[in-house]
Amino acid sequence: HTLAEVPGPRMPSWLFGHGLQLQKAPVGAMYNRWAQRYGPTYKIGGAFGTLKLVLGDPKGAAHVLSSSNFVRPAAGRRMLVQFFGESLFSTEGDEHRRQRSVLNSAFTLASVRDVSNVIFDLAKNLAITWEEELDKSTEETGQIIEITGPIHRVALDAISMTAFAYDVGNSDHSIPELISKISNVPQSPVTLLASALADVLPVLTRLPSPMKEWTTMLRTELGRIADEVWSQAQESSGPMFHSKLLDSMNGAEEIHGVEMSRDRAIAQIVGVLFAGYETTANVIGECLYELARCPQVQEKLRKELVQFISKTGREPTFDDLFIGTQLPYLDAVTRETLRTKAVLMVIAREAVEHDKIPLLFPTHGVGSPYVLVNPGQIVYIPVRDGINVDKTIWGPDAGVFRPERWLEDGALPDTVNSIHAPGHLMTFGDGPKICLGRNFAIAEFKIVVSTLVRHFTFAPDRQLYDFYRTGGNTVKPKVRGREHEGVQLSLCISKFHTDE
Ligand code: HEM
Repeated sequence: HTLAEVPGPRMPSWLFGHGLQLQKAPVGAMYNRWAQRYGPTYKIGGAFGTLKLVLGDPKGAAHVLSSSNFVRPAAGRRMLVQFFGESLFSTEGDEHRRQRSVLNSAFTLASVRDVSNVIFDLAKNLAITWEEELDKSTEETGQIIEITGPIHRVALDAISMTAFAYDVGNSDHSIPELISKISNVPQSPVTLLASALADVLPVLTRLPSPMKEWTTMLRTELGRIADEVWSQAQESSGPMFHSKLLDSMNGAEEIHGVEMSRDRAIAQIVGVLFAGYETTANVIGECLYELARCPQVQEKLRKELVQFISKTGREPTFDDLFIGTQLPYLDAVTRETLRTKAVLMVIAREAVEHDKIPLLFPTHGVGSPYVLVNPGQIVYIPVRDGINVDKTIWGPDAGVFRPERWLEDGALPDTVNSIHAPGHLMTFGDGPKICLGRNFAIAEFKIVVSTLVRHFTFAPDRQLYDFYRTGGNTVKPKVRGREHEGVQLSLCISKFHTDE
């Protein structure tokens, strides 16, 4: 019941394993197909003949994510240090716990509620901008608008203004250009080869390459914003100072006993900026795309929102959106989007010591209820094309975007309870490293989606889109046949009038 007895696809290459295929394939083309063939637990090839355990088993995943015997892989941590510097993402054990406690107070539900007015304003401003654009248009059936740029912008403003009390819009950074540079991670053949081998030969990530330039750019540009944020925080102490996160980082040494040097603080800010805007922006973009393709879901959602406003005579507040049961369909659309459009393909871990990972579904072949792993074994927990959409867990329509499954009695099979993560969604991970910003992400998602769906109708444009795992491991859209143009997603948008 060691890895040798676990089934898996044939190795395409000793040198690259499945690394190249995984980087090039669009979403929906690899992990889910492998799972159908080999079951949820199988092995694939890493670089230089190494093996990776893919653990799409919910019990096994809960074991790995809750255990201190599994850490973020050393190669990934080195890359993250290159990205952000030494931050929450690259620490483990007690140091991770201490650093997390410093940042945590800014991301509780109460803290997110306190700053939510900023996100409401940003969503309204985006709606006004699009309305003005549509007023100028001569098209009667709506106008094609590229949505990734504006939504990334809202998300970057939301995290920087709320978490750091910092308005990027009023700084002298060229934000649209920066956003496009960050989204478009280089995909040259050299970069693909280097990334496929980086686990075993990390030095490759330090050699001059388009990827190296990209990471340096990321650190420099986001680092510059972070630097300004931290400098302002040092100057503006006292009652005028509103960022809980910076307050907490400023007091880290006295309150939490965590050393927070300037470099460390800047690394945390860069990390939160990066983790906090791209992820949420992509999931909002994918939701609008799905609503455009499912007009009946879109209409049902809009009807719920419009009826709420006519019944109460007011727009939904944070509590209506986030806590109450006032808008159940919005909640179902949110859960279904987070389930089917998770922006992370996999969560990776590395075993420190020997371990016996228990399984809910015995391995195909020998039928073992557990897998033994050696120290150093890399484990991938597949999220987007794995646990979140596995038919043995969610039923035969697992891959279908159907928000009703969250509302109908008995629509969720009992096996769903075997996913330990909150809400049975692996989208934000689980255990001590579960996403720090999940309350924030869900709030932003609901505020932006509910505002836009109330003001506009969305229809597909005529392009075919594929979604790729690119940069920071997140999933992003490209037009089929025009992949070289980079990340983009256009929808045909028209104004919605309440009397329609
Ligand atoms: C839909 C949006 C988001 C998704 C899907 C997402 C997903 C995740 C996942 C899966 C992890 C765990 C990684 C692991 O276990 O190795 C994580 C960690 C993290 N996320 Fe998010 N995230 C989102 C939004 C955000 C936001 C808005 C913020 C900040 C405001 C944020 C900050 C973080 C941080 C700091 C960590 C590291 C936690 C730690 O190491 O303790 N994320 N995220």
